[in-house]
Amino acid sequence: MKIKEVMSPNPVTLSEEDTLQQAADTLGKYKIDSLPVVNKRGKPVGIFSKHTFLKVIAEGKNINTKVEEIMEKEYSSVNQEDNTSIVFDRREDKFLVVDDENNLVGILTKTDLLKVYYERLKYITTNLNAMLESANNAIIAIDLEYKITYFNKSAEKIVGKSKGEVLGKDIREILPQTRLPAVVQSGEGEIGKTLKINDYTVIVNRNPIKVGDKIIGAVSVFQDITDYENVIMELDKQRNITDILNTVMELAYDGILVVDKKGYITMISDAYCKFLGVIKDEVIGKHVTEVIENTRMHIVAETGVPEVADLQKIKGNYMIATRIPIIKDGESVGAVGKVIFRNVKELDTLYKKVSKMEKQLEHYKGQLKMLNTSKYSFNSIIGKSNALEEVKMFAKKASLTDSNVLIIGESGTGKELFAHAIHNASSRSDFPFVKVNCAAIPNELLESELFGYEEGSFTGAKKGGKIGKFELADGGTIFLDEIGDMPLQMQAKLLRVLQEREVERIGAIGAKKIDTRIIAATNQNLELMVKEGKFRGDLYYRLNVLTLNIPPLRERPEDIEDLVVHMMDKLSNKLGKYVNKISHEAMEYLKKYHWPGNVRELENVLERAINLIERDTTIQVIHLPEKITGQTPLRKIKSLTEIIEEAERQGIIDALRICNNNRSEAARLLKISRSSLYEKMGKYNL
Ligand SMILES: Nc1ncnc2c1ncn2[C@@H]1O[C@H](COP(=O)(O)OP(=O)(O)OP(=O)(O)O)[C@@H](O)[C@H]1O
Repeated sequence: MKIKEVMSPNPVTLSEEDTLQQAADTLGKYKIDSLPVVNKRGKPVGIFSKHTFLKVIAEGKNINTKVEEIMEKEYSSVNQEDNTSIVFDRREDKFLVVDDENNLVGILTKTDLLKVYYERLKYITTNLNAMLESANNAIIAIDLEYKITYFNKSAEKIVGKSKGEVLGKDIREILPQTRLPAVVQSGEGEIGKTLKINDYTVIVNRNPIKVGDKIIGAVSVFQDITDYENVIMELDKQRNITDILNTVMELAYDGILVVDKKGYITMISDAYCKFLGVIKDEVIGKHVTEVIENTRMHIVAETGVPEVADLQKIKGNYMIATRIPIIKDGESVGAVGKVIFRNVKELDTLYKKVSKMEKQLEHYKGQLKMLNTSKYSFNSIIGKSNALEEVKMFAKKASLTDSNVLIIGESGTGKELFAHAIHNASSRSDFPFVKVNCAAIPNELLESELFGYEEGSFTGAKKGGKIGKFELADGGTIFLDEIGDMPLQMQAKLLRVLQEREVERIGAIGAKKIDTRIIAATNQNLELMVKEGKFRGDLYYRLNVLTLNIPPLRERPEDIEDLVVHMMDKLSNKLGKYVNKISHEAMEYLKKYHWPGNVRELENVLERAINLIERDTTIQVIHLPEKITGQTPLRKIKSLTEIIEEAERQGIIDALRICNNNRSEAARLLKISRSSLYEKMGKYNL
């Protein structure tokens, strides 16, 4: 600080020409003890004090005496440009301040100076305090007795105690782990130690507080690095993830590539580099189009639209490339690409396998559909007899309703044919037609066949359970053939389905609504069965809403001719043999026969006849069975080997039958060894 900054400028002065009277007046006026005396040029020449005045007056000096005669000529002066510190090295209290030309410019007293210093100190202390208080770092100071003398706001936060609680207390009580007392003792600072205080991690710097060489205490400054530590941990985690990602990239069997939004390569797997024949460090940062031919990675990164399993030609080979955009906050920020460039052959084999399986699946789906669709329409029902026409008419009407239908007729009359035709003409024709032969399914399996079961509902139940025929026919028609053979217990369950219109799989928790039309058929007299208690009356009445009685063939011989023509055509196709005529005589025999097996029997007779015909295209009487003509029929000529084998087969069957399937016994009867019997049984599928 310069003297001119703290001096009192423009001081009141006395001139050396002034009288004692004038000097006394000035001293009195300004109530000042002493005044500087200047010459005519304004340069200081001495000091005139009240004390000197009183002394000379007491000695009897004239009041008009000039000041210059009695002033003190010795005075202290300082230059206004000097530093104030020079004043403290001098004994005097008051100084005349001069400029470089020795003109008097001010007065400086030590009291003035102290006042200024005090003010300055106050200002600095206040500022310092404010600074220390607002510092992010915690600051704690102690004195020689380890008592806390300073404790700022951040210290309050980290230590968890208020200033009021800790000031004046021994620091060891507040922070037992502190090393500040050791610093006071040794006078040596400790820098950069990490400490855990409460939930904070801090770096501590400890320093002794010295005045000159004397230690008067110690201060420690804690820098809170909890956030940094968390950030570092986070960074560590990120680094770990990056390391893992890099390792995965290196291990990846296929080519993996990452580009930024503009299509510049940011990552690439070693395997891909090797395949492309490039060096990783050289391609990272390059635009993908410069490194990989036919690439679309930059487009995917730009548009954000993924491309899966695209074919890409690289180095003359087709690769399978998948490109996925990296989306962040809803925007594409780059793309990851994967190229399968090895084992494309393997993939090809796999592809062929899958497509073969797909074809098979399609085939079986078709088969399943065919199995569950109706094959015949009313046009397939041949015959113009009144009896048949009447039933057909009734059946057509029935097809327009959703009511249950019961078809009654002898075996082979065409009951199933009618069921198909009704379904086909109904509004359900686009849905399945499912046939269940109640006589052909063992009783214990019938329930699961009709209603299905849930997985695990019984030992041996298939994984995933099984759908029942009713569910399979949902929307369509279920044809319950041979309904008369349904066990009573099942009849009760069927009745419930008819009433509730819902089915419950075995082992299921709830029932499922179904919309299935029921057509049942039988060649038995259900009415009689009801009377005998073999068929439930309530079920019979439910099924018997619409009844179709198919007349036996013997009651409509006029249909035989049409049926024969139709069947010759059908069978010729089936057997691959062209037979399109029948002799008049043969036809007459057919018309006269009583056909206990109905149309099915007629079909069988014709099939047998066509099989017997060698060269001709006409069925003759000799081609018909004895039961129809009463004549010994023609037998098909077979090779001798065939005849011997047939005889051998029949012989084995007879022997096994006689011996109740006891193989050793049968072998003995046949006079062959047991092993030879087994061999022949294998040969003839016995
Ligand atoms: N009117 C007909 N026109 C053409 N083919 C017929 C006719 N009636 C029956 N058939 C044929 O006769 C055979 C037996 O018919 P279907 O199976 O429908 O008889 P069914 O009464 O259901 O016999 P079952 O009672 O033994 O089950 C089938 O091949 C069928 O195509």
